[in-house]
Amino acid sequence: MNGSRLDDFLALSRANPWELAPFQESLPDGSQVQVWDTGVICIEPAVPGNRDLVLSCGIHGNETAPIELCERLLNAILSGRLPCRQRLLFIFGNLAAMNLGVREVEENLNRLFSGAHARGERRNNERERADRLEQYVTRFFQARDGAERLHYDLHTAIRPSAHEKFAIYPFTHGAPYSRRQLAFLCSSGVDTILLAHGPTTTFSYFSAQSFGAHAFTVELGKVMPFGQNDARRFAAMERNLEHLIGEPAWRPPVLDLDQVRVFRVCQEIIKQSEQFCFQFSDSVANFSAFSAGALLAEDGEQQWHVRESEEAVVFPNAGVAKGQRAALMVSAVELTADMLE
Ligand SMILES: O=C(O)CCC(=O)N[C@@H](CCC(=O)O)C(=O)O
Ligand SMILES: [Zn+2]
Repeated sequence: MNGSRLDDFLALSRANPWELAPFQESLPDGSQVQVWDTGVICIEPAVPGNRDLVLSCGIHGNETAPIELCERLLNAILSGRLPCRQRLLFIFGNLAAMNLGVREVEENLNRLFSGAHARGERRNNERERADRLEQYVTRFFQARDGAERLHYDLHTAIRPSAHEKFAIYPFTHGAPYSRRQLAFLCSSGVDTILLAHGPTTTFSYFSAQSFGAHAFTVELGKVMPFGQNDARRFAAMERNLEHLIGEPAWRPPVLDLDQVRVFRVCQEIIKQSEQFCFQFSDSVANFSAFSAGALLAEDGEQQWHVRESEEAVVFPNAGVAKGQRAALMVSAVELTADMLE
């Protein structure tokens, strides 16, 4: 698309971090490429397959590997190297934070969905962005009924992890877990699944809860600056996304339950005050295990201990805002056939 405004959509978006007027172009195969806003681009094939796919990245601005991955996929589609056979919405989430190389500018975008952006008096650009992203996802999924709705919200984690790639399966309100989605994740190199224990204000929960989408927060590795990610570490996910986008009849290999490691959230540690501190070192990796009774964190009078025989810590971060999740404690569970559909 030489000479088009789509030649470098990410650069165009980063140059207009909070707003970009919509425009539209066509691809030689008849697909319509619609820019809905900065970082938001929808591709509608002339004859779409039966999947409506949202791929989001950069909801946290410094999580660059997923941004680079989505940019490669988008460019492959725009250049004609990858045929787009499904309706597809790419979202590059927090462009201002990307420009600054930080997770968030004023507030964590991934705590502002499912209407949280409108709660309380506070107003800022991230709240406005969450509001608009909800509207775009709504527009995308509500454009038709009957298609399989998918949303992979791609992230990388602040800390190293004992299990490098893992996905958070948003709370399903008791509905069974999707065997095919677990197969997709597992064959994409994401072999560890964390089952959420309740509703949240994350992007993936929004799509799952509001539209019945198969939606996941997918952690693909550790946060690195732009240009320092090793694309080979994400090759399995990239290849499977190419299959999903380009081959309407493609299905992931059948799931072998023995290949999946599953945890459930057993405690959520919420920071109450600036006195909050963990009782373990800053270098502790995600999924590090602690034994029953171990003291995990303190906040003034309040203490958190391991309650089960063994619990592992995920996303410990004492630097979050007051009232926010400072860590999840998880314990291993066995996924049995009756929990799956
Ligand atoms: O490494 C960390 O501490 C955070 C990585 C990250 O951004 N994780 C997501 C998980 C969202 C979910 O629970 O579905 C987040 O904290 O927003
Ligand atoms: Zn993130």
